[in-house]
Amino acid sequence: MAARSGGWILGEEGLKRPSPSLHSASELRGMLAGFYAAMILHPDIQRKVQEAIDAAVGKNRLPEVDDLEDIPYLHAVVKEALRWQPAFPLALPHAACEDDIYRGYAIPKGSAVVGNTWVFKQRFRAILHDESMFGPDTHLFKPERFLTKDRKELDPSVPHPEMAFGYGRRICPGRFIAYSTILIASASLLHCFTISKGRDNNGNEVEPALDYTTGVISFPKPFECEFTIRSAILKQLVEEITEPVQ
Ligand code: HEM
Repeated sequence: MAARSGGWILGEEGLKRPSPSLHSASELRGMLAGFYAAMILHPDIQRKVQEAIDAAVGKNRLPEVDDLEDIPYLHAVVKEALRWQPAFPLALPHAACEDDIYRGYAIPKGSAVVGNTWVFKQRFRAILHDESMFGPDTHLFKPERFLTKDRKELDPSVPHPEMAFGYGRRICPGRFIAYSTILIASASLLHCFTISKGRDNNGNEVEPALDYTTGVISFPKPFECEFTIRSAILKQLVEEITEPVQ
């Protein structure tokens, strides 16, 4: 729709601006948990990211921010994590600043307008599930959708899933730092560790339930998983900056 709008929260006293500091830590944590769940469920994709990071960084040091620009597969996986299960499935309600008409529906000035970022219904296909933008099987975790056919570069014709960060002039101003943080955190973890399914008391693998919290912010409920250090050298490097690795 054409109406300009601003980010608001719909409360008992009408529309109010949210407190910006409320959300950034929860969403970063939620996005990373979703990323780990995706890696556990797709060990083949995890292995490909590790190979891509190894090729750029080598096996004898930790990744640095400057290394990450040239790892298209890592960017594709992070973008797919943002698209597949965004932390803010309905963003925040905005308010129409002027009367508008959208697909024949009258939207009077002041109406609350909610962007359907992710919530999937057959008739109301969510924006991050839109196959005309992101290609087929949008319910599946497929990082390749962001890459060119030869899988060597990011495909510029596929949009960045920045709708995960809201809309219009009140879009999240922290989105660049959020994206970079997820990128370096994911790269560091996958370079040093392999993440796999947890085990029950009988030693059997436990499938992550992929049960997400409901509410304005959505992230996976706690699930069992195992982190295995990938080499003795990496163990030593990790222990230089943190606690002993078991
Ligand atoms: C994965 C992490 C994050 C996600 C998914 C996210 C998502 C969002 C969304 C959906 C909005 C509402 C935008 C709208 O009204 O349409 C928002 C607003 C905002 N975000 Fe984030 N955010 C993230 C991280 C951060 C970080 C790290 C910061 C600060 C460093 C930040 C600062 C803000 C601020 C200040 C607003 C309010 C902007 C305004 O109303 O003008 N966010 N964010």
